[in-house]
Amino acid sequence: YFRYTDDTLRELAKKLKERTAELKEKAIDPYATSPEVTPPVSKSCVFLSPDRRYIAWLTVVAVAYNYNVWFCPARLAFPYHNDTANRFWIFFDVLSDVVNVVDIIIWQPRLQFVKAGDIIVSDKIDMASILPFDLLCLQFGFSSIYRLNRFLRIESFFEFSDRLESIMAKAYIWRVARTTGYLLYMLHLNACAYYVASVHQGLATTTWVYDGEGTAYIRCYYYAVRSLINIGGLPEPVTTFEITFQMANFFIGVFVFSSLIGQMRDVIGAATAGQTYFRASMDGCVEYMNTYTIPKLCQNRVRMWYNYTWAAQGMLDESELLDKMPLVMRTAIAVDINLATFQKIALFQGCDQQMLVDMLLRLKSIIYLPGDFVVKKGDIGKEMYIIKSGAVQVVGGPDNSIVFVTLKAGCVFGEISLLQSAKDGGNRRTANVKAHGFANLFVLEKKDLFDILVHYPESQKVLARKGRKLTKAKGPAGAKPEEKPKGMALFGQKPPTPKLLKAFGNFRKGGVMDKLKVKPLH
Ligand SMILES: Nc1nc2c(ncn2[C@@H]2O[C@@H]3COP(=O)(O)O[C@H]3[C@H]2O)c(=O)[nH]1
Repeated sequence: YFRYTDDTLRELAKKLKERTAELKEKAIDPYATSPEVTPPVSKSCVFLSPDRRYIAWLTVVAVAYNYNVWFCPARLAFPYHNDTANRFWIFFDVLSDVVNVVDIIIWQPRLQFVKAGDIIVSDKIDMASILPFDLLCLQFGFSSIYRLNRFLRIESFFEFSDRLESIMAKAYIWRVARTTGYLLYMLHLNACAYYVASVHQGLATTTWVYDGEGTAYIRCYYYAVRSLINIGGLPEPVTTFEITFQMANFFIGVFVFSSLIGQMRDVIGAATAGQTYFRASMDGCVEYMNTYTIPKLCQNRVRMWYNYTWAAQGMLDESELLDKMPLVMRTAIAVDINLATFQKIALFQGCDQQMLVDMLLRLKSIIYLPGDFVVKKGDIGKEMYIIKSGAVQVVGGPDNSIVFVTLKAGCVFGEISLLQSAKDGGNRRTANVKAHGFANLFVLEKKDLFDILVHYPESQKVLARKGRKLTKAKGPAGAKPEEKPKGMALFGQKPPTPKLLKAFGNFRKGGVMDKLKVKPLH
């Protein structure tokens, strides 16, 4: 640090000033002078949007790839080449080559153009995979050995697999199928190797080798299955070659095959992880309730909550999942699901759009069972609610049997006590609100609301004004005021009876809530 004297620093500062001025003059952003360098991206890292046409094409490429990887070894090992069959082999070979050439020459460069920004490094391996070594057949006879370079296009298969997974609603189905495919392929290669080994030893020369009876492929595949899965009951290998081969098979069976089977278990385990988690939490909770001998009625409600929540949203806590996502993704999801509903809420009309988005991000989803009290009159209001689905009822009367109003999806409640200041004692709930059937609600905490409002003074004013209005009117706080017939105020669909009016006064004209504050309704 001390190598720089004050003079040097002053000199540097001067130079920097001059340079900035110079760039300003030329209208160049001093931070954008370095040339933009895009790091090379490996093909497997590039994620393109799931264009279904491209995925359809990739399916064709994957079929062509599988044709090569399954049939080339089989044709090499088994005596499948003869004058009649060769015509078909040549036809399918050429067909698969055409697919590959079209993919490499036409599709891949087109993708570079379509997805500007996503660099697809032109792959030398792709080119090597379509080199026509097959022409050597003309000189050395027809054999699939000259097609082994087609195996190099394994990336195309993985790309197909990844993209398919990305568009599937139940990706684990494909994962299980793919892992099963790997298992079958291992067995396939093993069957080929066994046949080659048997031919090398001489068919039917020992008890271990394939005896040439029946369909060669099926017999060899059967051997591979018993050998790799270590089922046992195999004929004893006789010669050193046979013992070595058999031993290698056992090792492959134990290390490779069993890890693939383990992978399959993981895939299935991951697919049912949510269900397992749900069961474990519910069982844990039931055990806890039993330990503390919680009354059966309460236990049943807890169970009902678990079952309903699981059935309704397929998870117990959505926020657990969303928390792991970057903010931009969470915002996109929240906006997509709920912004339209929010924009319709009367209370928020006239508020900043960005404020609504900020609010969406703080919402927590919660489910109430039929008859559950969401808010109790007189409690301190710490959160407000937006109904996602289901309905709630504002109730009163001696046994809460009088329904003042039923609020449905898209309505807001619990905002009155939030929008009043505590100093006038106004932060108390002004009514009882009860879930009518199952109610899925969004909860917005007071603290979160106020944290957000700090950044939106205009919206704060709008809400404060509405809050004052609500407090004055003491009327219903639904999303759409027209939901309540005019003149009926709090008393819902039916006009209030004189008895009720006497009991509660006229809500709209004010006064009654003040009375209620001192003298509880029920
Ligand atoms: N006081 C009152 N509250 C209502 C009415 N309709 C719906 N509500 C809601 O019931 C909520 C009870 O808690 P809050 O006082 O916080 O906010 C209240 C309103 O959002 C009504 O007619 N009167």
